[in-house]
Amino acid sequence: MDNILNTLEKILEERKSSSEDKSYVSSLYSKGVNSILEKVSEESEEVIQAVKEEGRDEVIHEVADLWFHIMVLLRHEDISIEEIELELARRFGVSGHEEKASRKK
Ligand SMILES: N=c1c2ncn([C@@H]3O[C@H](COP(=O)(O)OP(=O)(O)OP(=O)(O)O)[C@@H](O)[C@H]3O)c2ncn1[C@@H]1O[C@H](COP(=O)(O)O)[C@@H](O)[C@H]1O
Repeated sequence: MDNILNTLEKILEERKSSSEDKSYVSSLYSKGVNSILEKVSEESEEVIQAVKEEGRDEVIHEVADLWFHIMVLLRHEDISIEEIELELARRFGVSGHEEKASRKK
């Protein structure tokens, strides 16, 4: 079964070709990459503020907003979640035991 991020990724891809007037994602795509980047920046600020001044629930809420807008940005740029996962996996490989083992050689 797909996880929630993969399901959301599919919906975000579908929104590229949908003409749903009420779709927030479609309207964001049509405004262009600068508007998406503005939302990412805004949501990042809200995460920082939530950690510094608000409670745990608010942090969860704001991080969900940030992840969502990052997902919209990735779809806009035709970058898949899988590509990010592969990059993280690659780092996990080099920064974990393998790196320590290679240093010993
Ligand atoms: N996960 C989300 C999601 N998270 C946040 N948002 C929207 O992101 C917008 C901006 O969030 P803000 O924190 O700025 O909140 P705000 O102050 O109320 O909004 P603004 O006045 O700043 O626009 C809000 O309108 C939220 O509704 C989302 N909109 C959609 N989704 C998912 O995307 C799918 C497609 O959405 P539509 O394209 O709208 O059908 C949906 O099925 C959902 O699963």
